[in-house]
Amino acid sequence: MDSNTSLQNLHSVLKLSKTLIPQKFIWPKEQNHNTTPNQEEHLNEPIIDLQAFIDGNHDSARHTAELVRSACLSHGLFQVINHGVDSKLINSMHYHVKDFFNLPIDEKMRVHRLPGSFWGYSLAHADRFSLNLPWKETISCFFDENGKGPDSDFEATGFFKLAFGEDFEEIASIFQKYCEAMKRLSLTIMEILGMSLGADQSYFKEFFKDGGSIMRCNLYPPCQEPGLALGTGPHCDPTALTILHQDQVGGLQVLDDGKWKFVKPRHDAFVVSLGDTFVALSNGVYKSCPHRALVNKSMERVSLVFFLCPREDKVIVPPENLVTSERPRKYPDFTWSELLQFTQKHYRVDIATLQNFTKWLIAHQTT
Ligand SMILES: C=C1C[C@]23C[C@H]1CC[C@H]2[C@]1(C)CCC[C@@](C)(C(=O)O)[C@H]1[C@@H]3C(=O)O
Ligand SMILES: O=C(O)CCC(=O)C(=O)O
Ligand SMILES: [Fe+2]
Repeated sequence: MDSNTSLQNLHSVLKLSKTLIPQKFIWPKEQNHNTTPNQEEHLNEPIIDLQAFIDGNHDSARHTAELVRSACLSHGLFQVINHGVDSKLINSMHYHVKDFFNLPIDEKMRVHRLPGSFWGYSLAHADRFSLNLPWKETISCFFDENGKGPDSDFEATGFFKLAFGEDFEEIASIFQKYCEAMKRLSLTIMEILGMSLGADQSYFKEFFKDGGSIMRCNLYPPCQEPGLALGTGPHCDPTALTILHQDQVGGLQVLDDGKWKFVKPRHDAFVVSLGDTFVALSNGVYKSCPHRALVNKSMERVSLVFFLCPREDKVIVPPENLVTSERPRKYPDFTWSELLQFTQKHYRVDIATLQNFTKWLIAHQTT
């Protein structure tokens, strides 16, 4: 069977979901995702109203920072409302992303992620992994306001031009606007994180200002065996900050107190979570959020995920107030580029990525 035929088969497995699922989509039992509705637990994360902070109200800003601090000390996730992002823009993103995933497989393959590259369309990551395949299709684009992308084909404009030919302009411009809004929102959240850690309020905002980011859209088709498969396996994002918008279907879970708990979808909210790069930047004060996505039998689910990253060559150094004699540096110096390479060439991202990256870095450091 040539590789195109096997991808077409895989596409039919995901899209038609009539057959029993192939073995490579079955995750180990200990992942324990076979929950029944009455076993479902929800996370009690803070829902943070950003209006007062955006308006510059200082007393409310302190309160906002305290809520953020308590979430980041325990499981690393909160939701934000009154975030200033136009709901029409969010709806358009969902609409156009579904439009893309509804294209025939041959058309999606025009923007297929190439071996060794991070950008493009991916079907269950079947070209990267052979076991524990995620029950999803994804598109990943690069976003950099300064226009210094790694490969211009995989910034929104290039990507959708290849995918949609003449009709690319509308979707490319919506993607661009959405990423700009996400970058603005993430820098606002960086100010709150700075305040919450007692650092200079602009330290983290400045740190990320010139970084590129990853825009990832996930489509989880319905699955005949939702208790055996996973949409996205358990992991902490290796990036710094994640801003996720999920549709009403639900499926995102966080590991809290040893239990997997659902994050309730709210159309008016963004789910914000911390990733490993921010943990290193906070010198281990804050936690990365361990999470995963379940699939279900009858409904397709879409999530829009913006990953904030530092500039690739920037060394991850915590602000001075977070390094003391009682709390010495917890992680060695590294750049985002090194961590990204580790996740693409040496290690499949999971819940222990940062710990294993640190060991790997120390073992490979040349003195
Ligand atoms: C740097 C990244 C690697 C992944 C995409 C971004 C941020 C999160 C990572 C990921 C989503 C975590 C779960 C496993 C993964 C393979 C996936 O299911 O897509 C991860 C991404 C990746 O390596 O492509
Ligand atoms: O789709 C979701 O809810 C989670 C996706 C996710 O964790 C990711 O893309 O990193
Ligand atoms: Fe994630």
